[in-house]
Amino acid sequence: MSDARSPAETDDGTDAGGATDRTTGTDTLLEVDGLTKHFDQGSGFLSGFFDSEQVRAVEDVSFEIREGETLGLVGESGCGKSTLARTILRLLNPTDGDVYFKGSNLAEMGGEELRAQRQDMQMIFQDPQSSLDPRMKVGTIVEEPMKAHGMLDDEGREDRAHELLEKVGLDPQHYNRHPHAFSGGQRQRINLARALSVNPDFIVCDEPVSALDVSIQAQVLNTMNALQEEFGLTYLFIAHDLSVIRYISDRVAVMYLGQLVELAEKEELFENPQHPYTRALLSSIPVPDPRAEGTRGVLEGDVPSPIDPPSGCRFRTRCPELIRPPEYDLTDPQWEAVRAFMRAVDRRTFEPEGERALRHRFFEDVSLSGETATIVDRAVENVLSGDWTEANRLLDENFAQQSVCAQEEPAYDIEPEHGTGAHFAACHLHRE
Ligand SMILES: Nc1ncnc2c1ncn2[C@@H]1O[C@H](COP(=O)(O)OP(=O)(O)OP(=O)(O)O)[C@@H](O)[C@H]1O
Repeated sequence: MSDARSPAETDDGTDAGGATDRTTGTDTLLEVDGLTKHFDQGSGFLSGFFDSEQVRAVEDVSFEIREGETLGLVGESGCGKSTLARTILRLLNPTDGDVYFKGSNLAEMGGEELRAQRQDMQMIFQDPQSSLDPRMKVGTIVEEPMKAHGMLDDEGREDRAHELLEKVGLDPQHYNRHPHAFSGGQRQRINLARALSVNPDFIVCDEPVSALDVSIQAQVLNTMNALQEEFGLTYLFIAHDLSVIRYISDRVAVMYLGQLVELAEKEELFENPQHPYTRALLSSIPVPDPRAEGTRGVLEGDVPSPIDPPSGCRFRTRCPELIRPPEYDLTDPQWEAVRAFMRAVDRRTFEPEGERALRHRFFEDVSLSGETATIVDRAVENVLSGDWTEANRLLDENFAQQSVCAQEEPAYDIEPEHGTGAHFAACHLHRE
């Protein structure tokens, strides 16, 4: 979905009002504190004899969700959004950290207590097809969670299922149909009715509209907004599509390689992004104004492995704004040139066609001296002799590793330009 065709505009005329218009409570419903989830990844038959590798899918994540708000969670595929959501709900056991829901620590709850608490916390998933049992009738699907939590008698559950089908925009007469008779959007509405059946306060929505057509997305999002208002729901809404996030969220959290890199109120995040990763993500939305082109960073390179994430700021290996190491006395243009060379060597994005061409390509406008020149000269020699690995190691060790970005984990509170809410950015550009 492009920004130009936001859900508000593509809807069939029944705009339920964007999240901005909603009055949001200020009480905390959920508090996530230092939440961490690592997965063991066995490496072959010897894994039983050695410590297996750990996939560090979620690392030290902290934030709050207020009653009645929608917190959007965005980030590239594989950055840990689903793992974070499942760990919050204790569908996965956390490796470390706490999750307070209405003041009680879910991370410490066991068996029956957790099961009872789950009634208040529901989840809907991306693929409405696979999350609905094709053999069950819609009515039974909606009634199932009520049954599991011992809510109402048979008649009461049936009445409630009819009522909820209507609330989510389906025909209550469809109570006896099977899921295959419904479209993708309708199936997601069945999921909504099922989640709502146990009267939850909190719903985690994991990419709930990603599999739907744009026009259908808009309608489902509008229904979700209307249901939120009617039932006083709080949403954690996961999506990789920024225009969906922009439409539905009150505040937005941006995740990269298992960590939160930025969190702010929606307008502040979209109008005043302070993390280079957020800026790069935003630049991937088509911009109607061509003058805006080139003013934001472009996302280059692959996401590193969560088995061995970069030290300090995890985004630093792709960051166009890596901070210069203090021990080198470099001007902005000099550091810019060295940084561009480092990134190109790391990604092997050029053909080494001789020293002259290489220097012309990266260092035409700057002359280097002292230790910087010595290191760069050695790296150039290595590239020309085909030893990219050694060139990369030299540059990484002497420049990247010496940057504050590699040495300290960033976490800064910033004065917002829009609104009064807190603005968190995990980027050392904001250090004093
Ligand atoms: N059970 C598991 N065992 C090992 N690694 C896992 C497991 N589940 C997830 N991971 C890894 O954890 C990381 C985070 O995955 P996760 O599915 O949470 O990301 P995501 O942001 O939700 O991605 P997507 O949008 O593609 O669903 C990935 O590297 C993934 O491969």
